[in-house]
Amino acid sequence: MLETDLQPHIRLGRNQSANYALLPGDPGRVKRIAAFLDDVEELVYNREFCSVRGKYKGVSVLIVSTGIGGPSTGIAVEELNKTGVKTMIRIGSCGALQDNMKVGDLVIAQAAVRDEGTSKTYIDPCYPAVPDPDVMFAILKCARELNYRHHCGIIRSHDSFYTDRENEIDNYWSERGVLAADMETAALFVIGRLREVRTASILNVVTEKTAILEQSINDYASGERAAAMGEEREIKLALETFAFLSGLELSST
Ligand SMILES: O=P(O)(O)O[C@H]1O[C@H](CO)[C@@H](O)[C@H]1O
Ligand SMILES: O=c1cc[nH]c(=O)[nH]1
Repeated sequence: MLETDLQPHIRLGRNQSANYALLPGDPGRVKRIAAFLDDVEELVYNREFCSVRGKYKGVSVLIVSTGIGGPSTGIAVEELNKTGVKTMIRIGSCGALQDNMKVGDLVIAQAAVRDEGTSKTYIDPCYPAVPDPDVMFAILKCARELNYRHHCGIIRSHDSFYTDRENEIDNYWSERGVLAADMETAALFVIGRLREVRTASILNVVTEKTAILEQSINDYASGERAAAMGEEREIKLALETFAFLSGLELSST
């Protein structure tokens, strides 16, 4: 491979790519996802972008961590698109904004409130942050078949964690029916749409609405059971979705 084929941040070229990619935020999640795959190849670990490739039910899948927030997610989406990835599903964690949501529940994002900066550098804030409908409906179908507890609706992507207004902001969006908060989905959806990449986002609830945020995220990082189960479920759900979509594509050719 020519050096110039390499993308500057993810450090991958076309010959290391795949049609489908899973995008966790945390590089530490990459190995845990790889445990679900066959023929695993460890590719590169540069900055926050840790990448592995493997096969799920015969379908080649790339896993690349995006790091925290919109800027590094935008870089990952742009560079992965240049290597030839055409479908990307985020496998993230989130904070619940509704009382009926428990740690380990899954959230399938139907749209994202663009309360972050990255997507605004691309296009007017009126432009919607939405997933690809075929990928989102495939995720919903697989979630029902797997009998995983899940919620589908609007989420909010944000840029801050520790401002003095976090509770007030969360309450504002909660009262308007927003399900959960993360930091990457809006950038993924907007940039994906603009670049004609199919995207979707599955989030694992790691903190309940009334919980203490720092404590819950510490519990998740320490491997707390319900949050770890939610993570395993979101991985399995995304991989089953890729297998389903790949089957559809093969049958239509
Ligand atoms: O677990 P990941 O995928 O990183 O997602 C969530 O966790 C981080 C904050 O703890 C943010 O990146 C947020 O979006
Ligand atoms: O409350 C939370 C928890 C995880 N990730 C977020 O972005 N917010």
